[in-house]
Formats: sequence, C-alpha cells, structure tokens
Amino acid sequence: MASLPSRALTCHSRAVCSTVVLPHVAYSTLSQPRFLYRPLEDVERLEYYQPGGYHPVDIGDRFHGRYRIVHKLGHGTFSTIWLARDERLSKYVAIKVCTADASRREIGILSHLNDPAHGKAGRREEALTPTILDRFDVQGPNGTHLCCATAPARCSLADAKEASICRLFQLDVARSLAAQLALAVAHIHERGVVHGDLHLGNILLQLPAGLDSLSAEQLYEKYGAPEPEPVVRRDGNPLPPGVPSHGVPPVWLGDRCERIRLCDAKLVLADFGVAFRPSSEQRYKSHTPLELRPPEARFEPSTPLSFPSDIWSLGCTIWSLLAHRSLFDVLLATEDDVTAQQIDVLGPLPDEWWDKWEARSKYFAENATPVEGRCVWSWERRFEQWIQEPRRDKGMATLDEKEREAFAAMVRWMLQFRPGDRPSAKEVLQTEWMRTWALPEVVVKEVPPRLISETAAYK
Ligand SMILES: Nc1ncnc2c1ncn2[C@@H]1O[C@H](COP(=O)(O)OP(=O)(O)OP(=O)(O)O)[C@@H](O)[C@H]1O
Repeated sequence: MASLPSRALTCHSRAVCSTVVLPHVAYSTLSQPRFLYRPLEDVERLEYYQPGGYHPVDIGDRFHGRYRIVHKLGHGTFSTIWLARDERLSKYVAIKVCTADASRREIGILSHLNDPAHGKAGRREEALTPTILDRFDVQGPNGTHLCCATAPARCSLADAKEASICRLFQLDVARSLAAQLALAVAHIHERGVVHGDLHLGNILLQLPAGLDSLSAEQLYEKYGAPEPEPVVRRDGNPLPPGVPSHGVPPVWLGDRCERIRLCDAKLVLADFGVAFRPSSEQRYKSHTPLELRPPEARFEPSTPLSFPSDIWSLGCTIWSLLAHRSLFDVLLATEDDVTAQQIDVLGPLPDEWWDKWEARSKYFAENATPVEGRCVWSWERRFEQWIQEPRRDKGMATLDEKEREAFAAMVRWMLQFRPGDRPSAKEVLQTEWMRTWALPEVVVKEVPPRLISETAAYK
C-alpha cells in the first residue's frame, strides 16, 4: 500500500485547524464544546457533521443513480471529496459533497469558466481548470448538499511536498508547473475571474491515464483499501443523527515531489470557492494564506482586491515550486513579521503604507535600516539557501547565472508592492524566464493551442 503523508501538522485545508471559524457557513460552532469527538488523523472535523454542515458518506454509497463511492480523496472547509466509480461510463470521478450551507459560488464560477459563450477555450486550456462533469443535490440529515463530479486528481502539490523530506521538485518539473500555473491564471483572468486563494494546496496533479481500467478491488490492491475508523464521542453518549459512524482517511494516489517526472507533471488549478469576478463583485478581504497574501489586503483595506492580488500569490507560489520553503516564512510569524520580511526581500514599502505601519519601529529605525541585532534575510540569501544549496545537496540541477537573473526579474516584478506596478498574467507569460526556461518544459501539445500562438508571438 502506498504510504499516506500525514497532514496533521499542516493547514492547507483550513478545516483541519481547530481554531478556524467557517466564514460563510450560517451556523455557529461557538455554542458547543470545541471537541465533541475524538479527533481522527487526516479526517475532517467531526463537529462539522451537524445541520448545515457535512453530509455523512459511507464507502459503497451510491449517488445520483450512478456513482458508487469507493474511497475518500480529501476534505476542505466546505466539502468532503470522494473517489467514485461512474457505473454508467465505467470510469472514476471525484465527487465533491459540499456542506449544506456552503455557497454555490464555486460551481457558478466553474460554469462561467467553461461556458463557450465567453470565448472558445481549447480542450487543453480547459484541462488547466476543473471541468464539471455532473452536478446534483443530495438530501441528508444535515440538509441539502450540492455535489459535483470532476476528474479525480493524484494529490495537491502541497501534499507532494509534504510527503517528501527534501521538499524539492526536479528543476524541469518546477519550471513546467510554473508555466502551466501562469497559463491557468492567464486563462481565468482573461475570463474575468480572480482565483483569490492561489497556493500549492489548491493546485492538483492530474492522474496519468490508466486508473479507469482498474476495478475497485484492483485499485484497493494498488493503493490500499479504505480503513474507516470509528467515530467516538468524548462523553461516551451515542452519536447524534447526521454524524457518520466512521471517519475515512483519504487514499494516497500521489508521490513525493522529487519523484514526479516531467511527463507526469500536469496540473489543474482547483478550489474556486472564494473566486470572484471584480466586474460584478467587490472583495476586500483576502482568503490567501498569510505567506502568499498580497500586502494591499493589509495596507489598503478599503480598496477592492483585483487581478494583481492573484499575481502576488502567483509570484510566491512560483518561488515555492523551485524552493524547498516559502519565500516569506510564517512559522510563528505575525502579520508584522511578514511585512518586515517583505521589506527585507523587496525593499521599502510605499511611503503611505510605511507611515501607516504602526509596528515598524519594532523592526526598522526611522531611517528604514533594520534595528540592531535583527537578522535580515535578503532575496539573494534566501535564493542561495532555499533554492540553490538544497538542490546542490540533493544532486539536483540548479539555476545558472542567466536563469537566476531572469527568474529574479520576473518574480520581483510580480511582487511589486503597488498592485498597479505588477505585470498582468499575460505579461508574466512574456517574461524572459517564462519564454526561455519555463514554457519550453511544457510539452508543446499540452499547452492550450491559442495560448501557444500568443506566447510564440512574443518570441
Ligand atoms: N478532483 C480531486 N481529486 C483528488 N483530490 C481532490 C480533488 N478535489 C479536491 N481534492 C482534495 O480535497 C482537498 C480539499 O478540496 P477543496 O480545496 O476543493 O475543498 P474546499 O472545501 O473548497 O476547501 P477549502 O475551501 O477549505 O480550501 C484538496 O486539497 C485535495 O486534497
């Protein structure tokens, strides 16, 4: 059986964090004890099985007259995701079973992205974002749950890193993933959509062909059968209705990041749960994790977020594809610590932000030099110690001088403090690093045909 990486110490899926409050769920978790049940590792918070919350699903359940649940794929704050056999088409699908009170925003955004009325998208272009294969509602003890079927994926890029000790993708793979991600972002921006939560946990690796030919038994043999664990109340009372008798840890279809080969490195940009269209909705709060959160969300809270906020997160995500750790370190860090790191790496804040930043004297003297004794990690130091050195240590390829300069120029442009100074996603695709090093790693036939002709025109 393939080994499953423990996600217990990470928080890509916000539901695993005990301190999280569900932002757009209509019920409150405050009126009840924090932990009603014994927590199960790699299983969603069981307290969210309550009216308005998750729907209890069992292995073997049949949905919509055709989807037989064979395993669990994962969970998020607003859904559990299951591997199901589509008995009509004899293939596997991922069924996302949303919480009863989850907004239906994601399905609306995905339908908009896939709608031919908004411009003809190539087959490959569509492959960079999820295609809704089916949608239906399920009634259960906790309410009515929107379910949608999409292609199952192997794992998220965050999971592929967490499963690894060195936490590095091969250089050609990292370049290819960076290019595909920029293509995906260019595609959604062109359709007027801001993703709003770009990070490695929301980028999935596509499954190589071949899974569909396996029966459920063969799949269990190869990847391991489900191992449901009993749900137990801490006070010893029986389980209330709407709570499953067992929790199911997810199957591991993925691989350690360093073992992923270029030919298998095909991504899909997922989780459009907080995506929005700036033309029809104003959004002020960023849902992106702190290490990739655009600084305007902090310093210009009354200006609506827009496409450049994705570009900031895209720049940070591309860094994380090449490095073994994120550009801005958030371990035990506050928002102020992160702002200080951003200045250490990128240079001074815009004057009006600097004046607004109350905690600045903790990190900088009035002449903007770091306070005495504070350890400053510049871009160069982070690049050397978090990208080049670990790659050298593992016998992996490193970036030569020219690539290094082109990479820095691109990422630093994406990380301009003022949103208006950042490139558009299309301009990112035209940068020297993308054209010379990243796009050529994407197998030509896999690139959206229209975007190929556009990027070819830039050469
Ligand atoms: N199509 C899929 N194939 C395989 N695994 C998937 C698929 N979709 C989602 N997952 C897994 O489930 C996890 C949660 O999915 P997703 O982020 O879409 O849920 P969510 O409820 O919208 O989460 P949140 O809003 O908390 O990020 C993913 O990180 C991934 O591990």
